[in-house]
Amino acid sequence: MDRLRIVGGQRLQGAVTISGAKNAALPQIAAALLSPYPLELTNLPDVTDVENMLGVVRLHGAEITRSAHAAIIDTSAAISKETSYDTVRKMRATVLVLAPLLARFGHARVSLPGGCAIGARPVDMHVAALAALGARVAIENGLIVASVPNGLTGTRIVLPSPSVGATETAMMAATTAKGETEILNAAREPEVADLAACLSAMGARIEGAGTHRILIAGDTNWHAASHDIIPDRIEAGTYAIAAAITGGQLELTHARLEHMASVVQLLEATGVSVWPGDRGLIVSRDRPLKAADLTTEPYPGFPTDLQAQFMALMCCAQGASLLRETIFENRFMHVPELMRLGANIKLQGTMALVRGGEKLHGAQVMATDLRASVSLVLAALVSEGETIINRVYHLDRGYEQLDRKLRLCGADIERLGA
Ligand SMILES: CC(=O)N[C@H]1[C@@H](OP(=O)(O)OP(=O)(O)OC[C@H]2O[C@@H](n3ccc(=O)[nH]c3=O)[C@H](O)[C@@H]2O)O[C@H](CO)[C@@H](O)[C@@H]1O
Ligand SMILES: C=C(OP(=O)(O)O)C(=O)O
Repeated sequence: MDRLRIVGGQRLQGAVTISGAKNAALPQIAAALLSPYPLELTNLPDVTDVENMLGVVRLHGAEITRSAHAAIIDTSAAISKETSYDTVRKMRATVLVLAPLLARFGHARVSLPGGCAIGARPVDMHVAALAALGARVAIENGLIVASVPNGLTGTRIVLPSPSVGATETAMMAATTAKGETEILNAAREPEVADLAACLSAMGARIEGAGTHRILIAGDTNWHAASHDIIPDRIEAGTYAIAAAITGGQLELTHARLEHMASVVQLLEATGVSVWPGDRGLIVSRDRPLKAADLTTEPYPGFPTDLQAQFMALMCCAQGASLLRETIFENRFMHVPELMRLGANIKLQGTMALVRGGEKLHGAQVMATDLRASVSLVLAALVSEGETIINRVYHLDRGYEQLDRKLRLCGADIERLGA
């Protein structure tokens, strides 16, 4: 199993190309199953989650023509078959094939994703949304079994909370329903709006994506389509923090300020400068870091997917900061690992109190999930001496060529074989 070796102390300088958004790509690959016509996706990030999701649609009969950062997905010969636990276990987002399979074929069987590292992550809102559209949905022997012999019917769906995945499930299913569907309390994440843009390119008629109220016309006339995936705001935020933590300056090519307002606002509160450049965003720090508090929230609030990275940053700030995680109940697994590097953090329930300013020093640490792992990379960049990060496959799920991108900006980082 690959490991990363990082020797801290280099200020990062240069440009980083931000890849396409993993969390936008995954539902769009699933959405290809809705229509019998080919869907071309461009700006597709080269990460293992994307490969796994392409594998899932291939399992359902899709033909995929792959080129660098693009894929044409032809599902004209697709079938609905069971999506096994073995497939879902690798990546929870595979549950996103449930709605397209049900909508296109009238039946679907997808293994229940298990509780994972960052929380229990139930799928009750996905199930309720499909039931509201007229599907019979049951949980049988660890499978979500859904059927709707006479097709889905448009309706009003009120989500109990703005779940990203449940909004995407409801939106995809509603495109094939008879009549209009209204989703209230919808998630407003840019990835939801990008799925709507992709579905619209495929022929769907959707209004309001990116707001709390989405209207989907139903009865879509599908056609062949091409869609360019938005840049990854979480990858961009991660490199912004890399510039900040090392006291360097990075140009984040393709990063979009309009997707990152809460992140930029918080970084500025810590003394980091962020400004738009010709090709994206420029992030720089030449002053001591100030402590700042953070609460994770649904978009446009501060994303949970950047909480671990921000915690690494606060380990290097002057003063104490309070970080509150409100989205996932178990998203502090990076804390004991950051403490192995010398961080001073106290955990109480959903709060972490970080007392910054302790000198960090290299150690052996364990990656536990995608964002926890990258927070260890960030801390290692400023730790004295050598840090070895084990279980790097977590990083490969969502960061394209992380070690290479960092090395090109001056980091002392190498990938070690097993
Ligand atoms: C592939 C993808 O896009 N993943 C992102 C997506 O995950 P995902 O779509 O799984 O996240 P959700 O927005 O659905 O989850 C938010 C909260 O709702 C809960 N919940 C969700 C569905 C449900 O049926 N019942 C329920 O209780 C979850 O356990 C969690 O506590 O949004 C999260 C929140 O921004 C991000 O951290 C993930 O990176
Ligand atoms: C939690 C994440 O992904 P997923 O929802 O696919 O587990 C993430 O991208 O940080």
